[in-house]
Amino acid sequence: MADIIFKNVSKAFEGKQVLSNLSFTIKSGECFTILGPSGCGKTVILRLIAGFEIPDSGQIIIGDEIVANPAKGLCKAPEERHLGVVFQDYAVWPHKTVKQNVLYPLEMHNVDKEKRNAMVKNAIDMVNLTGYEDRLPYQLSGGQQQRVALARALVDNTDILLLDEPLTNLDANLREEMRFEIKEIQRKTGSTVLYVTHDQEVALAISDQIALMTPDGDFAQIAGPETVYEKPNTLFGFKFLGIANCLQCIQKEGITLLKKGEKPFVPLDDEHKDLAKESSFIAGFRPMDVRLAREGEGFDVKITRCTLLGNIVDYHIDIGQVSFRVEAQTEEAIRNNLIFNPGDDCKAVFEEIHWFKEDSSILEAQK
Ligand SMILES: Nc1ncnc2c1ncn2[C@@H]1O[C@H](COP(=O)(O)OP(=O)(O)OP(=O)(O)O)[C@@H](O)[C@H]1O
Repeated sequence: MADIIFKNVSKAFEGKQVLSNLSFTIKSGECFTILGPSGCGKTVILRLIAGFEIPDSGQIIIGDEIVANPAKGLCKAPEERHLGVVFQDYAVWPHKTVKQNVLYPLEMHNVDKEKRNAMVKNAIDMVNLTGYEDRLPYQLSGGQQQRVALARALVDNTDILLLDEPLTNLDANLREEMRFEIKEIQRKTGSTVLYVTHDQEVALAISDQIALMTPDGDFAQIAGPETVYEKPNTLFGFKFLGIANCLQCIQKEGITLLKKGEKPFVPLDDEHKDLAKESSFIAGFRPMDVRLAREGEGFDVKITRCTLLGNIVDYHIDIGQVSFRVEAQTEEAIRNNLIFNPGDDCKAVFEEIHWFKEDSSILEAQK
């Protein structure tokens, strides 16, 4: 078992800096996900760990071995790092059967012929493909082909699996199923998993730790999934992790107002009172964090659109001159006589607000 340590690593391509002095540690046995927008450098990190790229500076350590240290001219070849790697396009050999595909790394590494059969059987069993050994890839579904790629990555008894968007080419149902399977394989093998994705749902479902990357190749936050979702430390992170309402606010004479129209809004909490000094700041909330009522406490709002989406009702709502979205549970809303129609006036109670400083560069990058 082995920690992976990325220490002050920098990497540029053709003069364009992709990673600058980046550091993080993946603990042995955990599923560590690098989550971020397209082009932020996720795959470059994975390729550096795998040994397909050489860092410009810094060190990469796997277990107790330094595998890359350009200052000393050291860079171990991928096959010396004993890692299993699965890429997005799963790339199983089309002319080889399941068994032959999984056997391939053992042949490459000259593993003892007597041990090979048992290792292949074990890996195929691990990904639930027993009985499919003699099929060719075209006789398998996308999810099954992806499992062949996983078995091939696992067969050499590797402790570490590097997975780069392995579910992207699968349909929504298969993606969901494979998430559980990857988690299950990790539990069974005790492997350390580095998972690279731009899909926040997959990241939240499978990770022990999520490293959320900004578009410019830095980390916004490294924490457990609950923390990254519930306590985002940047506006970028809040927006990246799900549907996000973001209302611009100002503070005037001790009162928090919506910037557009200057209507009073939920007061800034004590923890964020420093934001009052900013010329404007952001109130962020999820559609589920607003409760609608016919009367009583809350702000006066108007329903502008109502869409029934099965178990959820999706509302578009105006508060003064600005709009936001609310999601209500359909059954609960019907039970409590709280289904509204476009044009209805009602009350909105904001149950959880995340306050953020405005960050124009990040807002710009999100457009
Ligand atoms: N071999 C290369 N030569 C030149 N530029 C590269 C090379 N590899 C990566 N880059 C650049 O590095 C940046 C980060 O690429 P990377 O593939 O890591 O992004 P990513 O976060 O994995 O994106 P995606 O989610 O779209 O796969 C991009 O601007 C990319 O064009």
